[in-house]
Amino acid sequence: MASNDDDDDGLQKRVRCVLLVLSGKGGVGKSSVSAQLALSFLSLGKKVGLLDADLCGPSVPLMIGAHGKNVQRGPNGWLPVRAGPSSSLSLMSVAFLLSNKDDAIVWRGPKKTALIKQFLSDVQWGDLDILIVDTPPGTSDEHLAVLEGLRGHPVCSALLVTTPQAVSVGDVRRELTFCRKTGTKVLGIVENMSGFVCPHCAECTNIFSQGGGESLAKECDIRFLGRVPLDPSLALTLDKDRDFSCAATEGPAEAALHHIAEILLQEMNEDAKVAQTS
Ligand SMILES: Nc1ncnc2c1ncn2[C@@H]1O[C@H](COP(=O)(O)OP(=O)(O)OP(=O)(O)O)[C@@H](O)[C@H]1O
Ligand code: SF4
Repeated sequence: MASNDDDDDGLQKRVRCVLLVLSGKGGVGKSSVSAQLALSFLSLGKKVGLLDADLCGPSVPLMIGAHGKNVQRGPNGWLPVRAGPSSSLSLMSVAFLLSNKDDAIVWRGPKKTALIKQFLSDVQWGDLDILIVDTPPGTSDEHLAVLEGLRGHPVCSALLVTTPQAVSVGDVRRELTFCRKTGTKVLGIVENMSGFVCPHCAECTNIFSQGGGESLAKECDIRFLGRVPLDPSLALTLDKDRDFSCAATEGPAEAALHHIAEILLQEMNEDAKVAQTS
């Protein structure tokens, strides 16, 4: 495999901050949060990359309107697929390597590990302010491969996503232990699908218990970044191949995630400044 002309430390030098998106359980909206945060960072004027490291369930391309695209090879490695508004997002996913997009990935750990490392070493990410990595649920070989591929990156932090009903101290503690053992800073926890926003009157009804994410954050001594409501307009937008050519109104879930993106950006900027001076 051709190596990247950015040298082995290309990512360390050319990507200012890395944000890992983690969750203890599947289906809590980790990919949705990753995709929406990427779009919010872009709208805040940042250069953004998004790596879909969920090899067995690559859902990000559909959410970003890049379903069916194939990756191109440049002289020095893979070129990320350009997606999102004005093709401003650099995106990489195993889905872009499959000839049949419905193929199932049934690979053992070493093959998955090798591909993840390749995504970090052989993709020409270029200069980025933020690389978001959407990881599979739990803590697996893929997570270790991501961290090995990013080893020594000065600003690599994580965000935990949970839902009110999936809130389990055990799950989140496992994620936190993983982050602590690997020296990954945790920026905070997001409670997704927190209350249902009525599409008729915009009233928010708490279907499940509320506040679990916040009390969990307190208990685990991490920052609570906010609640994102269960918003049918977001689900409709994410679950079809998204079209950025028509103007869309921002729903309540998108607005909540945009606010979270602003907080994260501030945190990562501060960490990047500290890393520069140390
Ligand atoms: N705030 C929300 N409001 C409405 N629908 C949402 C919201 N967040 C996520 N969804 C929907 O929930 C479903 C699961 O979301 P998503 O694929 O992001 O979860 P995930 O945690 O990445 O799952 P997995 O880890 O199993 O791949 C999707 O259909 C998505 O559109
Ligand atoms: S919240 Fe109000 S408008 Fe919405 S479905 Fe319920 S009763 Fe109807």
